[in-house]
Amino acid sequence: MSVTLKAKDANASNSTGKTKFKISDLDFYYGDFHALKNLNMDIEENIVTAFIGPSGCGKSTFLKTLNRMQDLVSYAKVDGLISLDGQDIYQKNYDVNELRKRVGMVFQHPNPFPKSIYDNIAYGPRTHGIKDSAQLDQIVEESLRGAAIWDEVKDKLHRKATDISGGQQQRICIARAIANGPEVLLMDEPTSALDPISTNKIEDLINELKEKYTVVIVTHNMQQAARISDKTAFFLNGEVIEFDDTETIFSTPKDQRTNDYISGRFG
Ligand SMILES: Nc1ncnc2c1ncn2[C@@H]1O[C@H](COP(=O)(O)OP(=O)(O)OP(=O)(O)O)[C@@H](O)[C@H]1O
Repeated sequence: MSVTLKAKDANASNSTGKTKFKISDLDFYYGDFHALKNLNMDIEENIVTAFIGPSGCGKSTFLKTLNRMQDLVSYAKVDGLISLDGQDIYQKNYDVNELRKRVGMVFQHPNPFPKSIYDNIAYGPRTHGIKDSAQLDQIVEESLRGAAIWDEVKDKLHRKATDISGGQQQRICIARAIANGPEVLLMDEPTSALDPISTNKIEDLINELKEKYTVVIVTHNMQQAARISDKTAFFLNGEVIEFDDTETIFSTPKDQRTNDYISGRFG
């Protein structure tokens, strides 16, 4: 397979140059299985960072360490340091609910609650104590606008969120994440279950989202990584083999293994 990739225009980046997440000497274990090996990475604010690599190389595991989703896995163990705006997110007494509010997540398969579109978006703000209906109305509208789906659903806010198309459901899930006022959006293959038109819409949206949010995305689609990300990390067997500007990764990678992967020689 030969892949022609056009990396995005580097000037389109609105990087502040500030580090949002700093990852130092990170190891991650599922029981005895060493899933992430000595990862070091700075994830910059307000850009899109993509994780690519063959199946099972640790991309999702790493993504989930960034908002402590793995806390739910009893036999998982994390060593090393992950700091968000300079604060160790694994330190004792770190408020995990606050972390998940700041670091939202969108999954591979759209997973709206079996509730109305309105209630899906208002859910987070309500659980964080917002009760005023005018304020909730405003958050719902702003979040749906932020996820580029307001015009499509404004007349059916009380319809079940599961009764709309998959692409629309995924944008509802993005709006639901936005409603919590996050600083970072983690996206785990957010378009892999979607048709090309919906995928296009989500990609355009991601380009807009980075104006306000730091976006980290796992994708199997290398063209997608090249189109939408500013930086790309290539993972293999739990290690980061290469992490650089997306343009460099796809045009002049330094490691032969990265070159082999992006040119379709394995994975
Ligand atoms: N809950 C778990 N318990 C035990 N092992 C797991 C668990 N989740 C993932 N793994 C293993 O950890 C390794 C990394 O998995 P991970 O899902 O992070 O890879 P990935 O690169 O995201 O893969 P894919 O692209 O297929 O989603 C794999 O070998 C996987 O089988």
